[in-house]
Amino acid sequence: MPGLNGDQIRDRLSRARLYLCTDARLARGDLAEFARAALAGGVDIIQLRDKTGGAPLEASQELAALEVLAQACAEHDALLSVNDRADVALAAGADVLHLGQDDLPVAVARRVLGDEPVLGRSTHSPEQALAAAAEPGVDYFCTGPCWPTPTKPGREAPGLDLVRAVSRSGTDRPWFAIGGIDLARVPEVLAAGADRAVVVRAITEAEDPRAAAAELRQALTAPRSA
Ligand SMILES: Cc1ncc(COP(=O)(O)OP(=O)(O)O)c(N)n1
Ligand SMILES: Cc1nc(C(=O)O)sc1CCOP(=O)(O)O
Ligand SMILES: [Mg+2]
Repeated sequence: MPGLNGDQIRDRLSRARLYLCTDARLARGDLAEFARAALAGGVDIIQLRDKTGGAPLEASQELAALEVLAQACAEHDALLSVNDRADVALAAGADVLHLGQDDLPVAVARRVLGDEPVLGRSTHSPEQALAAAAEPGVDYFCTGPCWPTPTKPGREAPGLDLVRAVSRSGTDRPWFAIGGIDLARVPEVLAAGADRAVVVRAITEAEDPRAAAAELRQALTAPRSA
């Protein structure tokens, strides 16, 4: 199955609203079913982010999980994202590599991946966000955590002030709010100026992942009152 080219990936990124990070669901053994449900509900980008075992997944497990996600993404015209590892992103033919402040430098990741996959950056302060908005080779960035979250323990939350600051900056680079976001909080996130969000528990812990994704997407794309 031929992959998307860089223009096609960037076009989909520009239209993306809902980004899901999921673990490999090894204990439940339902990754394929879960991913198809979340994507059918309206997730635009799905990232394999498995930090559940206290150690990274074995490479073979990570690639196997990414194959499952790649198939589900292809069926739903969604983007496949890899966390942290440029070599794994290359091996999996991923559309997206996400890098945090302590991960590979963007220029190094670009050397491994070339120009086609998109690169994202995590940011936790206005300074980091503005730097990511201007950094060559970065296609999107995330700002957070909006609220303290058990999914990223120990990460201090800059809160919605950071979202407001990025919104005021008027950057034209796509950016997502992240951290502690659920359906009830989407209106506050939108009011702060974001129109894209990344979630983990709001879908991974939902009884009905398809419904959870559909509600989040609808809330993120609902017309806003002036
Ligand atoms: C889409 C997205 N946004 C933020 C993160 C967090 O990245 P990072 O700060 O490197 O932390 P880890 O996820 O690697 O623990 C992400 N993974 N994806
Ligand atoms: C993986 C991650 N990165 C963050 C950041 O601020 O960069 S917050 C976060 C966890 C988000 O999980 P949940 O939706 O369950 O709160
Ligand atoms: Mg990281």
